[in-house]
Amino acid sequence: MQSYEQDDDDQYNAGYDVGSFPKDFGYGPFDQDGDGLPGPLVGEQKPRILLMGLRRSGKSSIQKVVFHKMSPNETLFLESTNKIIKDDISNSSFVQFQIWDFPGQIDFFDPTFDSDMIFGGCGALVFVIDAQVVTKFT
Ligand SMILES: Nc1nc2c(ncn2[C@@H]2O[C@H](COP(=O)(O)OP(=O)(O)OP(=O)(O)O)[C@@H](O)[C@H]2O)c(=O)[nH]1
Repeated sequence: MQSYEQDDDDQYNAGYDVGSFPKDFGYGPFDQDGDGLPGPLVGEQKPRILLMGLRRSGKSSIQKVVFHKMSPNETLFLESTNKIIKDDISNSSFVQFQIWDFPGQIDFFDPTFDSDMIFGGCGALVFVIDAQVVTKFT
């Protein structure tokens, strides 16, 4: 069985600035990339749930398993998120919201971090912690 404790730093793209928050992380206005599906809430802001946490803490895994029926074993092969992934959940006309899956290495104190944009329309924030990696929080 593959170990979850390996150092994943080498999986990031060369030239990637850890701690920076460039605009191409993708935190522009709603549905700027047309990822929203047509529905009753078109033209309105859908409730937004933010998935945040340290690198490799399991944010994308949670999203894939809970909302896309991915097998937990398959999450072993998920690559690190390097920009905000916006996912429209439209299970019915009544259950519609967006999940924003953040890269784990965001520097919230970076001057380019647009907190108004990120948190302004936030309905809930889920901060994911890998309970097996306690040393990162000490
Ligand atoms: N031990 C353990 N490993 C998990 C769990 N959930 C996910 N993983 C593994 O942890 C690794 C990282 O998972 P991701 O979901 O990509 O983590 P992430 O927080 O989205 O990572 P970044 O995109 O780098 O911020 C994957 O290999 C997963 O298989 C869990 O509950 N326990």
